[in-house]
Amino acid sequence: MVNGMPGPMATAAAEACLRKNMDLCPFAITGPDMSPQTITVTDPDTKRTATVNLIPSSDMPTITSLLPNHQPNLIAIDYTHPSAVNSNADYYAKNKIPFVMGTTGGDRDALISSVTEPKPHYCVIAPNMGKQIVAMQYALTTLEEQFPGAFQGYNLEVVESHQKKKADTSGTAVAVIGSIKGMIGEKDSDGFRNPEDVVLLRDDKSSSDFGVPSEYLDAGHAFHTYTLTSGDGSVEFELKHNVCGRRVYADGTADAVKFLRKVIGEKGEGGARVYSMIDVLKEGALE
Ligand SMILES: NC(=O)C1=CN([C@@H]2O[C@H](COP(=O)(O)OP(=O)(O)OC[C@H]3O[C@@H](n4cnc5c(N)ncnc54)[C@H](OP(=O)(O)O)[C@@H]3O)[C@@H](O)[C@H]2O)C=CC1
Ligand SMILES: O=C(O)C1=N[C@H](C(=O)O)C[C@H](O)C1
Repeated sequence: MVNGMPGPMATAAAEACLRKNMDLCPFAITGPDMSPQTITVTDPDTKRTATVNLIPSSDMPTITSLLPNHQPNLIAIDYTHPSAVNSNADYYAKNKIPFVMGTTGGDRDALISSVTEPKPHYCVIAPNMGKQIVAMQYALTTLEEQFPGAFQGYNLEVVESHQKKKADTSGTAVAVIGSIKGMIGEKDSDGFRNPEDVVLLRDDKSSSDFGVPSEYLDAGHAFHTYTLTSGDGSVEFELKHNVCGRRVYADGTADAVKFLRKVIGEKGEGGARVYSMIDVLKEGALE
């Protein structure tokens, strides 16, 4: 059940599910102000298609009434809006729907609480589903664990550019900054853990100057640069990950669904917990 269509990321994830031979649930949740509508999703590679009835989030009783015909095999994918993260996660947990949460923002602590208490729920939650970016995040968490404080005294600057419609600060940047702060040895301080410390580029001129190709200004891009400079300015490190389009996340999302299905089949209720994309990567489940 791919929630958030006809939004671009949910649509890309639905196409990836078709590409990877999964069946789409014939109904899904759309934005609260949308009219109910039927859409056709077509994977451009395989040409597989599926028809999905979109039901606005203001009419959850209708969604709930349709669930019994599709459970227990139903898995939800969520690419909606930061304002919907917590209510949607609560809904999935309450209705026993395992889910992949790609939507960023919302109250992330409350999100984790809602899927761990009163009992653990099957889900994959990650601000970035792109295989190579997940691998980079794993490398950074390893550096942070192995060499905490290796960059002590360094200053961090972060600039990210996304399409103008993006509602929040990059969730990926917030996660990566967490690891870098560990390497600086400031993990527990408030400094630079807040999204407001990130420079956001959300206008065409700034994004173009930052290197975003013109065709991806609105069509979806995620450019990030993290610069670490020693206190005396004599040493500088730069970490950069620039993505055009959404396919890399969509493929990772479909792989995460397959991962959940496999773990549920193997472990049953005993395996229920919050998985990260690093768990999915370590299992070799990212194609
Ligand atoms: N984890 C990852 O790898 C990635 C995560 N993302 C994240 O995915 C999210 C979606 O991105 P994107 O598609 O670009 O965003 P958009 O805002 O363009 O699209 C979101 C869609 O969700 C709909 N929506 C809003 N509220 C609800 C709700 N309560 N239930 C169901 N649908 C709802 C919107 O409808 P309406 O317009 O009517 O409000 C819209 O169609 C963002 O948080 C983004 O950061 C993006 C890329 C990769
Ligand atoms: O909204 C986007 O586009 C993206 N959102 C995710 C985030 O906030 O980290 C991942 C990527 O940056 C694209």
